[in-house]
Amino acid sequence: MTQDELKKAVAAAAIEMVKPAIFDGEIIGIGTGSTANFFIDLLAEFRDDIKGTVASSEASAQRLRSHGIEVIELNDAGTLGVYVDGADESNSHLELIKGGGAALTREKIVAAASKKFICIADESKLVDQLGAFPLPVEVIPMARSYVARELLKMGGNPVYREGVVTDNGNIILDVYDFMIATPQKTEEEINAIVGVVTNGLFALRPADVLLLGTSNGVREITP
Ligand SMILES: O=C(CO)[C@H](O)[C@H](O)COP(=O)(O)O
Repeated sequence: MTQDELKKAVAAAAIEMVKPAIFDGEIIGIGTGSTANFFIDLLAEFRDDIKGTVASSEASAQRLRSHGIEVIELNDAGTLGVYVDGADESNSHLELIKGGGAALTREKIVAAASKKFICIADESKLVDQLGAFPLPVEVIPMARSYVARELLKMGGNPVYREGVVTDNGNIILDVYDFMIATPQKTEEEINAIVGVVTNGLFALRPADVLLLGTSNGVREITP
């Protein structure tokens, strides 16, 4: 199977998992990226049944609306029933690296506001240790050089993601050469640097279930 076929298979499995929430009238949180896009496209079948969605990026909001699916503001939504999103890496505890699409801050907010976080990914994303994928850090623009120096002191190699401005008007530093042995501690330490909005580690609020697309079918992994 191709990587796209694996992504589509996990998106279909996630649809089955969120159906009860849809028919219970819960608001559904929607992630960002190519795997989330497959999920959005399949969700279109339920456009008349869904009470509302909250999107983690402008791109996902646009795609949802293009299918006629209602998008509402998180501030008007209360607690969400379920959040479905992809990841750049996951370990077996379902601690994640996210933010390859620069949407990490809104993704983290929507995940935090959701009762259940279903992560959907192809098998290439499951790793023993997080960090081969460069860790995205969203930074207030004027703090870019200061935050980069602090990340260097922590042992990483931060690289400015040229030409990218987040939906919140900030920039991204991608931290290379940074294998992460203690994800919760690292998440807290980076977030404590003044000027950092948030980093792409989802360890303090990991996923609740990982639907992993493999050539032998979709595996459901819980921590
Ligand atoms: O965190 C993300 C966007 O900020 C995505 O979930 C992550 O980059 C995975 O993307 P894809 O499904 O395209 O592999």
